[in-house]
Amino acid sequence: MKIGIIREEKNPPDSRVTLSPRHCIALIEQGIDLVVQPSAVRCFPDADYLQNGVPMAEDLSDRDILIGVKEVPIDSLLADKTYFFFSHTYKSQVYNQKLLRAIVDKNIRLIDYEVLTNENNARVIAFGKFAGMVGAHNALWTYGKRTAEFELPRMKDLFDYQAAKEVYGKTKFPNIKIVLTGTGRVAKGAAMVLNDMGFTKVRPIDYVKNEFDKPVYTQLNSFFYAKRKDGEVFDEVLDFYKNPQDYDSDFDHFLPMSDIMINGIYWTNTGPAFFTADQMASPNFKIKVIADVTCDIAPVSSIPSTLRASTIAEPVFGYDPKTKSEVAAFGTDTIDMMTVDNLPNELPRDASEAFGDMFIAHVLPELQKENSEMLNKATIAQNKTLGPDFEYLRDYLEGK
Ligand SMILES: NC(=O)c1ccc[n+]([C@@H]2O[C@H](COP(=O)([O-])OP(=O)(O)OC[C@H]3O[C@@H](n4cnc5c(N)ncnc54)[C@H](O)[C@@H]3O)[C@@H](O)[C@H]2O)c1
Repeated sequence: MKIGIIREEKNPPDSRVTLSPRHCIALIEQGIDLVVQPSAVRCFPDADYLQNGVPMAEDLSDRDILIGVKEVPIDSLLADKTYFFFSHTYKSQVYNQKLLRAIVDKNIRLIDYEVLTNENNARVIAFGKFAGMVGAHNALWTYGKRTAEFELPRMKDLFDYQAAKEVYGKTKFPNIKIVLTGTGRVAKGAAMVLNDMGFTKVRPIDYVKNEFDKPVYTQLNSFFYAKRKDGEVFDEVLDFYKNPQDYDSDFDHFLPMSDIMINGIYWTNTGPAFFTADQMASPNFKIKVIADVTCDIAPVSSIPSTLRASTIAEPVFGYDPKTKSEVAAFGTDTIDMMTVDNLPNELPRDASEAFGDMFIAHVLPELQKENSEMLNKATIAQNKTLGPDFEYLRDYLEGK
């Protein structure tokens, strides 16, 4: 097995990598044949690999397995190889149809991290925690810039999360109230950052009823933001996940006292939005900053003002609830929207270290097997056709 770590070539550039120098050293010590392609944008400079004896090569044509993070440009795809990356094809994403076509035509085996799951159907490689961490940081960065009550550096400009924690220790956050939605990876990452910032977590009921003389947040699971349309008691979360169309939003309790909302749920297209655009224009709506990590784009979205995804370079846009349209960021009567859709890339060192740990723990042992059920289930393309579990992409592949 000859492994190649490829350079990220997608634009805007992603500085994450699947295996850090630390991981490469460990694998080479185990006798694994591994080569890294040089990169000018990777968060670990080439020198960090070379100084540790990790071989680098521009030409990876002698490798069997090529490992990257984001989509590989079609012209860079090497025929007859096995590739691992986030291809963003399994939901028939229009913008990557040609990429999947090229993968099939070039006889590539494509294994996509997003569909790599264990026997309990849980994903084995995911970046949600880092998206939540950066999402929470950016929410506070936005609030600080808007109010000038405190200042934070951008996460992307800090060396790593440890450096961010040092900044939090020196920052005095005002007595604001934050509502965080979700209980999964994103929400856990966001909660961790809020805790490190010194926010106190309070129960939803206390958050709604009480005033606090310190910064607080509350974290909502679906029971707190949704209710059954038929008026029956909502007591079965799996029913909500399966039949979201039978539920309405129950989020309005949190509108009059929240300064910031951080959205970290997974949202299905038929689920209720938290609030309507009309509600956002009402005097009852006090939220000033929305960090929508979930980031589904309106009108098919859980937040009606997520008009578009923003970028790491320009992370915030303003939303005027009166005109329901985009305006300049950091205004006084408008709402600031932080809708970056590649948040983990602002924390590339930490995200890459975690990525490599997950890859080595869960994927490498599968690669060493003769025939891996996990890898077979995540194979989107192979032998010039679709993988058995991805036949549903046939029309998409054929461009129909
Ligand atoms: N903006 C970014 O850069 C970025 C990066 C990573 C993930 N995301 C997005 O964040 C969202 C959450 O990701 P995650 O990794 O935390 O997911 P997760 O599966 O770990 O957690 C999702 C949570 O959403 C809630 N939920 C509500 N309805 C649900 C349903 N029908 N099915 C499952 N969960 C439901 C639950 O609280 C659950 O714990 C996803 O939409 C993901 O695409 C965004």
